[in-house]
Amino acid sequence: MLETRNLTVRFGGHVAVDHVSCAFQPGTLTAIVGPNGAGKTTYFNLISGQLRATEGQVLLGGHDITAEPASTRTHRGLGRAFQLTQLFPNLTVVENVRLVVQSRRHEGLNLWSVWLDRKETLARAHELVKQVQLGDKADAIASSLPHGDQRKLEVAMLMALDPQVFMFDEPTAGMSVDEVPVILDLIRMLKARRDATILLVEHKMDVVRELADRIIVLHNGQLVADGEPATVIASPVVQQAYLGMAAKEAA
Ligand SMILES: Nc1ncnc2c1ncn2[C@@H]1O[C@H](COP(=O)(O)OP(=O)(O)OP(=O)(O)O)[C@@H](O)[C@H]1O
Repeated sequence: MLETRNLTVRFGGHVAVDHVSCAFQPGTLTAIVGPNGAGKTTYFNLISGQLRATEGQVLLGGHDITAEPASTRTHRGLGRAFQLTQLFPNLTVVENVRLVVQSRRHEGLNLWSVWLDRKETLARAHELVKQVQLGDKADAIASSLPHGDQRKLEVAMLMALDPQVFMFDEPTAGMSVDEVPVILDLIRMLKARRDATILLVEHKMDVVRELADRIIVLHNGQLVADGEPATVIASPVVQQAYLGMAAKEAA
């Protein structure tokens, strides 16, 4: 289980995340919503270790990971979708995924096992590339992919990490309407397949409504609502803080 306790970060006098206490259960997809500047990405950064908390704790499986760097957290099973900047732009799609599979397996120094492992990791990488529907682009150079395909590649790399916790920060941002369903299908597949904890920051309320088991709402860095989607969406605090505006946009 992933948990934050009184998690807080201040930038000068500004409290971007303000004493957020929340536990995320395996087998649950939690959507994190809130207006622009509410602190959603900052909360993600504190959980994944890109940012250090001013106060409070992050716990994963009972371990206090607050002081650990992002790489250690990843090793413990906290997987955040890769950002475009983390791709190797000059490598092919399948090579990018293979590198993640390989890093996850901690290759030994025995050359024979390394060779065998290379074959296996390559096969696994191809499997993942097919799952995200990039099979026909496996040998394309990552930087040459259109934006939507790069996002699919990010998801394949996240799946290659095989984490306990999947963190998606606006996975459909910048995607064309016909590309969105592919990413949603992948997230649905992750939900159905195993006991994963999934955290999703998403502005599109139709996506949130469809995928989320639970919604938490951040506003001015504070957790202002938490519960089942229908209840949270209907709550006055949410309507006022955010969703009224989003609903108008969606209409
Ligand atoms: N490194 C930083 N230094 C100073 N202020 C920051 C820093 N990172 C975030 N902030 C501020 O913290 C607040 C929360 O920002 P954050 O990006 O987390 O919001 P968000 O809810 O993800 O917004 P959006 O939906 O627009 O992405 C904002 O006021 C932002 O300007």
